[in-house]
Amino acid sequence: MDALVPVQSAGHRLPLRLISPSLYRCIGSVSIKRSFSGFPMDTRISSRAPSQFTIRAQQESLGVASSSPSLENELRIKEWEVDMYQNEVAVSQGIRIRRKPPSKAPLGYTGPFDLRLQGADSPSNILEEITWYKDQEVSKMKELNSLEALKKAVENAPPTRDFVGALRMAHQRTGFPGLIAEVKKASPSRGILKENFDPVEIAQAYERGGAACLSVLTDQKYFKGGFENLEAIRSAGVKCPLLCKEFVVDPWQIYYARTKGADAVLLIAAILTDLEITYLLKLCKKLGLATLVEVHDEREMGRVLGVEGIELVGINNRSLETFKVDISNTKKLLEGEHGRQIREKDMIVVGESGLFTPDDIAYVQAAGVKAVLVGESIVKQNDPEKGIAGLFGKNISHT
Ligand SMILES: O=C(O)c1ccccc1NCC(=O)[C@H](O)[C@H](O)COP(=O)(O)O
Repeated sequence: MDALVPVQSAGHRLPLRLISPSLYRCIGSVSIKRSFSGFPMDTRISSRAPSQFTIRAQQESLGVASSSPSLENELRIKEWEVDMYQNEVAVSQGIRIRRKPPSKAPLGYTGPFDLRLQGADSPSNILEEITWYKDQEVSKMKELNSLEALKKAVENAPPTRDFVGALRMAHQRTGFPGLIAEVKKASPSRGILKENFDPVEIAQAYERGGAACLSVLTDQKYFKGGFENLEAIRSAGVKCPLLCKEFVVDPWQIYYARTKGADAVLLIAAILTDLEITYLLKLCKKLGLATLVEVHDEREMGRVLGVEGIELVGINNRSLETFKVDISNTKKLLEGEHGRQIREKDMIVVGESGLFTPDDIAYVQAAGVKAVLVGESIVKQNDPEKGIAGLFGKNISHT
């Protein structure tokens, strides 16, 4: 019989981990039962034959043992092992982005990971760099905004708006793909896109121009965005549903986005395992948020088609590893079996990045998209409202 022992006591926390049941078995003594929050209040250690670690954790939870350096080290080892196993799951799913910089095994670790190569300890591309930074940033933000406080705020938050419905309606109304217009000041590939950047003014212009929804960059370091932009646009009375364009690596971010006025969030398949996507989708549904699950290649498309409940799939034409933009990526990923499954499931496909002209829009529409996500080509215009008409070759506003 498994012994279940809470591990979150005396300040010790196993960070949130989303790992598969087979991984639980494989790791031997760690199993993680997620509460509604997705956080480790319910994290439990189970052990067939309780180890020193579980015994101490049990003692500690009962208040019969104070935290000792060796207990702390054992926890560190467990945490490190979970990271290592999580990496292995990601690699087995073809995910090349490592979620954290490789780290040496804690002192005293003896086990199968000892001999494995961990790779370079500097990020191998921009997406990996952003992901590593995000992990640290989120840890700090969590200290300022507890999950408990966020949950309370979510209870009192106004209802979300129907992101997917708005895209379907725009598609029916205009005959063009529904537009998700991006409020973005800068990007790693293009640098500053707009010097005098007023997010609310841009959002209002997009809405007048006929955008169905807006995408708001909330990443500060790499895109010069912020959650304050999301909040400001929402408070200014813009009616278009809002996508929180973030690099989500932790469920805490979903709660945070919800409290800041998001109606939808982005999940990037290149950095999340299948189980993480499944879990985050469920969490979003619970909080009334839509999800845009983004893929870049055939493998990622195959993975997300295996996940239940996805309504919106984004195909990014920009390689987030090399920055190369090629809109034929959308066409390629919608051909053959994947395209057939998408039509069968009635999913909305969003063509993302590198769309500048009416020909580009016609090209991705012919490939099968019912929505497009556009940033650079419209945000750079002096008048983003006119920019939308230029992009479609026609005025698509409601009037
Ligand atoms: O745009 C980048 O440089 C970038 C780098 C690393 C990760 C993500 C990145 N961009 C996010 C996007 O995918 C775009 O903002 C979005 O699809 C709009 O693209 P565009 O119309 O080309 O501005």
